[in-house]
Amino acid sequence: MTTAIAIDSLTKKYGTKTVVDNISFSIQEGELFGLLGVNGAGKTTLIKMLSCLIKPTYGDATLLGKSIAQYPEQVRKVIAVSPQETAIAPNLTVRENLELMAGVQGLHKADAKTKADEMIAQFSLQPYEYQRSKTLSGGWQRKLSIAMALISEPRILFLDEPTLGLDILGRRELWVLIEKLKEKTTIILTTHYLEEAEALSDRICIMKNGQIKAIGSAKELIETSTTTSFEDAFVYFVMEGDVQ
Ligand SMILES: Nc1ncnc2c1ncn2[C@@H]1O[C@H](COP(=O)(O)OP(=O)(O)OP(=O)(O)O)[C@@H](O)[C@H]1O
Repeated sequence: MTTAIAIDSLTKKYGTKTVVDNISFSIQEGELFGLLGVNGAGKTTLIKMLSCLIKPTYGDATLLGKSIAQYPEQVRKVIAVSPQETAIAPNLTVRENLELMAGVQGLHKADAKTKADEMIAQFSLQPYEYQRSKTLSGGWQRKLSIAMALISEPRILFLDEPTLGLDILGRRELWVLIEKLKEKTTIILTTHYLEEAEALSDRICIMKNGQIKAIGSAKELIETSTTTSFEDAFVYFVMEGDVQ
């Protein structure tokens, strides 16, 4: 297996506060890696460093062999981020949003149209193709947002809370879609829905106060914590060391 992401002593400080604290681990190509933690654990800060939005204070990470500290431009070429807040233009139609994004990626008009056709088919967006994006339901907006992130054919995709606020049916639909992206794309998924991390992730990292509390498959984390459910395992790891 090839390493997609190798993180080495990555640290972020804001003033005297250490928000990501000397983290090291690797993610394999084709892996779906879940990042969990309570609010303020440092997940978003870690994702922002890996996607070259902010610089580390210390340490480094290589994405497909490229250092985020030395070659952020090259790293940006192989990744895409589907942020919590959707990146869609509300007054444009679904097709216009896709074609606009393809244009931003440097595709000419005809290629942009072909790419939009491809994404519309892949994400079953045909019924909404000519509908203004702001009139779509939350679930369809999320799908469009992920489709837009995939236009650049990233080898690494960061999905930040992809199903936030969706009902269970909308969430399940997105799970099926995310499952299909696995293998071809390495995915780093942050979520607060434990059942989502458990259902989708090959491995899960639980963070707290900027540090890693546990890494492993959901099954391994349940076994290590000698609990019987993933929720109990999560609680065990985030409470570990706290005075009860
Ligand atoms: N620009 C900043 N300046 C100062 N502190 C910051 C900054 N950005 C984040 N922090 C702090 O870093 C800590 C980690 O924040 P981060 O957003 O990475 O956590 P998170 O795990 O993503 O939380 P959530 O689940 O709530 O999104 C928090 O205490 C936050 O207040």
